[in-house]
Amino acid sequence: MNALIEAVRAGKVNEFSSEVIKVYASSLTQVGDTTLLMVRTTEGKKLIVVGSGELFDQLQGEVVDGEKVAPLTHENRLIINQFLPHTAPQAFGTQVATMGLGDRLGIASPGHIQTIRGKDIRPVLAQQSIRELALTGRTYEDVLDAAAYAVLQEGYTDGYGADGDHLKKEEDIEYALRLGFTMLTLDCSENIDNTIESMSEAEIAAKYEQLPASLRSRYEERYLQTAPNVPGATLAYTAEALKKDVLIYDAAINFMEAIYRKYIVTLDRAVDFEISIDETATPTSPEAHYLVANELRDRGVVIFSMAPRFCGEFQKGIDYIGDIAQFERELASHAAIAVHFEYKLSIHSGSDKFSVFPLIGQYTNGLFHIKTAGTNWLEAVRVVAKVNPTLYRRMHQYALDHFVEATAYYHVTTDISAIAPLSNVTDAQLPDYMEENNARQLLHITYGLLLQAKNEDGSRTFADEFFQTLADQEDTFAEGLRHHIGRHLELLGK
Ligand SMILES: O=C(O)[C@@H](O)[C@H](O)[C@H](O)C(=O)CO
Repeated sequence: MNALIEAVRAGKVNEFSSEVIKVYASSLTQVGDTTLLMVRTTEGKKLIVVGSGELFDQLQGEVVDGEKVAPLTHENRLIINQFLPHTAPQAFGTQVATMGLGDRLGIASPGHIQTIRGKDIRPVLAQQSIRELALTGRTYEDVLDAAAYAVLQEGYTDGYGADGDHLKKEEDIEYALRLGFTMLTLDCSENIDNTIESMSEAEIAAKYEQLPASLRSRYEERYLQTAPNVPGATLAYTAEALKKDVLIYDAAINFMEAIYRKYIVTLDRAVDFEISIDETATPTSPEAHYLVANELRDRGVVIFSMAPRFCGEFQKGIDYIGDIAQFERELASHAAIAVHFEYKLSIHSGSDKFSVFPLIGQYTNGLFHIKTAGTNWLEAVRVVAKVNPTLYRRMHQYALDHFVEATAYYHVTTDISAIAPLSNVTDAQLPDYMEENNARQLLHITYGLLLQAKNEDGSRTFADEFFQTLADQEDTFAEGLRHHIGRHLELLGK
C-alpha cells in the first residue's frame, strides 16, 4: 500500500516528505480495491491510484512499482464520474436553496465547497455562460472537469450542479445538454422587445392593434377581466400596461415554450430549467413577471427558477444600487409569484449585494437561487494584490487601458476617474482597490482580456504568472473565498 496513503490514513501526512508539495487528505477515496488520493506536485495536481480493480485499470496514467499516477484529464474525469456518481453534476429541483458559484478560473471550487459544506444550500459549481467561455477561452468540458476534480479533492458528497448559463442559441443548449449539464438558463433577452419601453402610449396602442385579435382578446380576458389572485403579491393591470407587457414579452414567452418542448420535455433525465429575463433594459414589473409565469403555466412549461430584472441596478461585483424600499416592495411580490407558481426566484449578478441579501432571504423564505461568478475572480485578484504587487500593477494598468473594450460585454456605470492612480498607491495599499467599487468593476469586467492577453512572442502576458501565484497561494485564496462567499451566505440567512 502506498506509503503516502498509509500516512494519510494514519493522520501523519505532514511527516511524509517526497516530491509531493501538498496532499489533499479529504480526497482519500476507496472504490472497491482501488484507493485514490489527490496530491499536488511540481507538475500540478495528480491522482495517486493504488490497489487493483476496474477503476485502477481504467484510469489513464503512468504505473511505477505497481502504483499509478493519473493526471487530472477530461478522460479520467469521465471514468471517475462512472465509479463515483457524486462527482457528476445533478439537478436539485425547487425544494432546496441553491447558489451559482461560477468559477471562471477553474480553481475556485475547492474554496466554494469548503464554504458551503454543511449548510442548507447546494452549490452549482459548474456555472459558466457562453460569454464567459468566449472571454476565458475555456470549454464546457473544462468547466465540468474542474468542478468534478474539486468535488473529489474536497471529498464533497452532497451533490453539485452544472448550469449552462445565459444560453440563447440552440447549438449552445445542445452542447451543454450533450455534456450532461443539469441546469439550463435560457436567456430570453434577444426575444424581449426593449424598444417598447421608449414608445409613446399612442405608438404602443397602434403597435398592439397590429397583433391578432384573438391574441389580444385572450390577454385582455386573462389579465384585465380576471383579477390575478396571488397571496402576498400586489398586482394591478391597466389596459396600457398590459399592452406594453404583451408587446415586450409575447415573443419571449413563445421562445421559452419552444425551447422547453424541444429540449426539456424530451430529456430522459432531470434538468433544472431557468428562465432569465434579467439582462434587459426593461425592469420586470411584478405584473410582467406574473404574466410570463401565468402564460408558461398555461402552456404546461414547468420551470425551476425565474430571474427577473429587478428595479434598481444589480451591477457586477458591487452592492445594490437603487431605492431599497421600492426593491423590497417589488421583491415581496416577485417572491410571492414564484411561490404561487412553485419555482424559485433567481438572483443574477448576485455577487456582493450585501444590502439586500437579508431581504432576499426573508421574502423567499430561504428558498432561492442566487448566481455569483465574478466575485471569486476578484478574490483571486485580491490575493495577487497582496502577494505579487508587480503583477497586480501590470494587470491594473492593462485593465485601465482596455476598460472601454470590456464594457461591450457588461453593463456597468464605473467612474474610472475615481480610481486612485497606481502611482499614488503603495504596494501595501494595493489590496484596498478591492474595497472600492470602481476599481472592483474595472478588474471585474476585464477578466477575459487579462486572462487571454498575449505578448508579441505569443506567450501569455499575465495568465501563467497569475495562475502560478494562485497555485502558490492556494490556501490564502480558499480562505478569502470562505470569508467573502461566507459573508454572502450569512446575510442570506444560510
Ligand atoms: O459573467 C457572466 O456571463 C455570468 O457570470 C452571468 O453574469 C451570471 O448569470 C451571473 O449573474 C453571475 O453573477
